[in-house]
Amino acid sequence: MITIDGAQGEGGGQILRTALTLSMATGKPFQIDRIRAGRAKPGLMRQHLAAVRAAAAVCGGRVAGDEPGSTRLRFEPGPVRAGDYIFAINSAGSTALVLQTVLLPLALASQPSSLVLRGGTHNGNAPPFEFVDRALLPLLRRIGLAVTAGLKRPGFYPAGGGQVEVAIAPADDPLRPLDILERGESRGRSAEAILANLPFAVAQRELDTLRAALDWPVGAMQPRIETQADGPGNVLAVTLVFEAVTEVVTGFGERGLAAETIARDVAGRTAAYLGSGAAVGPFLADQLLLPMALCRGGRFSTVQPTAHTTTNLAVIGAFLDDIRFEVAAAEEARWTIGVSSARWDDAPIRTMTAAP
Ligand SMILES: Nc1ncnc2c1ncn2[C@@H]1O[C@H](COP(=O)(O)OP(=O)(O)OP(=O)(O)O)[C@@H](O)[C@H]1O
Repeated sequence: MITIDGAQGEGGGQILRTALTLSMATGKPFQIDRIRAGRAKPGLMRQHLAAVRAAAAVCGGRVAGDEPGSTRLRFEPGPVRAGDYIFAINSAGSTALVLQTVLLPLALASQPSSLVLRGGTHNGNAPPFEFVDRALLPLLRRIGLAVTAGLKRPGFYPAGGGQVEVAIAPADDPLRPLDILERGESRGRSAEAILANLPFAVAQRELDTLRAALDWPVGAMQPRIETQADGPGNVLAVTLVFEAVTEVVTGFGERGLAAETIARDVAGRTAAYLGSGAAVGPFLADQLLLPMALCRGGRFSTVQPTAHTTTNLAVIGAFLDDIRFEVAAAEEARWTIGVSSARWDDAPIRTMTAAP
């Protein structure tokens, strides 16, 4: 039984989700203690329980300790079952974080799957839909994982009510390593102020501040009004398209936070990414490690690794002892991370698939 310390490194929900994914993909059971010890309110919140339940549903797993507030959980996976799943993640829980948990085992299965995810599609501290769709999934497809996603309805915190639909086909065989040391040439840049049930002036102020800070042309900045959302919501999203990678930098509106403050923060993080010369930004870096470790590895350049990234490396190492990570500082703001394994001389991991 693998034992994971939920207090290590970042000490948040990512440790649990990474362990669930690896457990499903490898068939190895695990126990996690001190869940989310690094957070003000430790233990399982509804968001994390939703990920546990989705994982258990996908592999017929046996779970102990899956109660709200629990700080210890045991998970015994069964064989991954491709199929059609609907996951309703309480009101505004992040659909992207549940997707993150179950995506790889299903994408490595030998039968197709479809997912309907209901909840939040644009949550703070989680990947917003545009990031998943434009930044993450194209790189997974480059590895050979056949995954596409569509936003049917946006869901913002706290009203939620959004819907994302995901189609998963069997992966390419063989899978391919990911190699993105360089971004390549710029192919486009744009900014959207996404707005639901809020005054139009919010979008205008965000785009005006962003334009001034980044010195971009007016045509690259657009408001996007969402009329279908249940409640108010605002996200400022910058999309940077390069030959080898697309990055999406986002800021989330919240009550009491000025539109100008959000825009200055997004402009600052956009400039930091552009100035680093790295191909992969801080969030994409932590999210690429699992697919690379479970598929065919590779390497990428990135900004200084975050606690999420270093913690993910440690949790992956606990399940896959053949994986080698090489983390090196190439320049002050530009690092490289390499993922390799002698196992790939034989065959990549394929999850076992029973009938749906
Ligand atoms: N703006 C963003 N764009 C893309 N990805 C993001 C963004 N913000 C956060 N993420 C991703 O969301 C995940 C958040 O993990 P984290 O452990 O902080 O979340 P959590 O489950 O909500 O847990 P906790 O409540 O314990 O913090 C990470 O994979 C991170 O890369």
